[in-house]
Amino acid sequence: MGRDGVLLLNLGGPEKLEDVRPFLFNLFSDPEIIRLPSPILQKPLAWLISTLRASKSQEGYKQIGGGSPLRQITEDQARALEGKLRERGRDAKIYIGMRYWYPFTEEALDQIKRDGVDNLAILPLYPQFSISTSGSSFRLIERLMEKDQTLQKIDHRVVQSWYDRPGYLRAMADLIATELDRCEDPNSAHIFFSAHGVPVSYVTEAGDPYQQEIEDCVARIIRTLNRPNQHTLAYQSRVGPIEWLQPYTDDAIKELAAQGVKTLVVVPISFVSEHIETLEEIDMEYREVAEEAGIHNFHRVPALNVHPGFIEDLANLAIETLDGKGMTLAQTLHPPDKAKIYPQERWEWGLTTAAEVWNGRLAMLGFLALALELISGRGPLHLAGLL
Ligand SMILES: C=CC1=C(C)c2cc3[nH]c(cc4nc(cc5[nH]c(cc1n2)c(C)c5CCC(=O)O)C(CCC(=O)O)=C4C)c(C)c3C=C
Ligand SMILES: [Fe+2]
Ligand SMILES: [Fe+2]
Repeated sequence: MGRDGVLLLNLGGPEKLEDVRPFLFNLFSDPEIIRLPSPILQKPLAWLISTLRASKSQEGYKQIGGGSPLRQITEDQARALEGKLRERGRDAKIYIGMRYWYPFTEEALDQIKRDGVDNLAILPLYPQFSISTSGSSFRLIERLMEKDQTLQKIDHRVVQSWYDRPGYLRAMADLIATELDRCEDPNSAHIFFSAHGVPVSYVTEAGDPYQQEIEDCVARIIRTLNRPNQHTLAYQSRVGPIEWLQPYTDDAIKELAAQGVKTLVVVPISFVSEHIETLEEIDMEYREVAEEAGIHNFHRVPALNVHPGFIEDLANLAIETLDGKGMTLAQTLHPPDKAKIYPQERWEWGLTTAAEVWNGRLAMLGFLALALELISGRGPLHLAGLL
């Protein structure tokens, strides 16, 4: 008798301040985050950037109580989902596979093997697909499966993205409506969607569908919400000196303030849990930007976390996937007509776009300058107009 399993994929976050540096090391070791011409340079550069960025990053985690809430929230979501599936008569076990911190994806797959799961739904907790998030986790699972015959035998299906599901859109619209109704004049509040950014080169050169999915997602939420409010989409959390998707959230807030907007309702859009970028970046940093620019009514829509409508929708999605809807990892990662999403030999993604500027002459000195730029947001290359 076989067993159903659902593997929830997420990014993971440091639980204590001491975890921050090794967490960052794992993140920057990922070729889907920084892709280098030679894999030999990956770890030294990851070590350099994580060491240089650790104190800035720790400052952020200190502001939200000394660690990321991501593991706790993801565990709550897993429990809620397991309960909802049981209500439907589906006895599936839920596993959590984080990409850069505990519980790691490797641990989840080991447990899946030990439990004898033979039908697996792989479900990223990112509504929209990006090569840097769901894509990175899919590639890791593919590598782990290639090395393991037991894993290869498990029947599996993957959900690539799910931002267009009616239950998710309804839950987002409900949370926004509730926050709008807390404003003094709900109709004049400006709805501000703040998506997590990615470097422009992911979209223009590597063919990441992320930007298009984000734009489509915002349009669908606005249609579902069906209110007269104006809205804006901008991108937050830029890291490093290269160009990321624009407009940047801080610039867009200042621009709206200059146009006379007095009330903002900020909606985090790329992620379903509270994390450092909602609790610190939006609630503290962008609130301050808004205040300074003259926007004194700053509201933030909470993340979905264990919103019942959202969990219900996830349960439906899990059941459909367990019942055979969707593609296998290989079909997802290597579609014949979409080879552009995963160009095997290309390395221009992400921060290494800077390498193009140097015609590929990457040296350790260049890495150091890039790392310094990464922490400071400015530096010699910027001043020389090279970046
Ligand atoms: C440097 C490149 C990065 C890309 C590209 C990127 C994409 C991306 N990230 C998320 C969601 C999260 N990111 C988180 C932490 C985090 N991400 C980066 C860098 C990139 N992210 C760094 C350096 C960090 C560490 C925090 C910091 O120093 O700023 C997290 C975890 C948050 C937590 O609470 O611990 C999430 C979640 C998305 C959705 C995304 C692209 C679509
Ligand atoms: Fe990130
Ligand atoms: Fe980030």
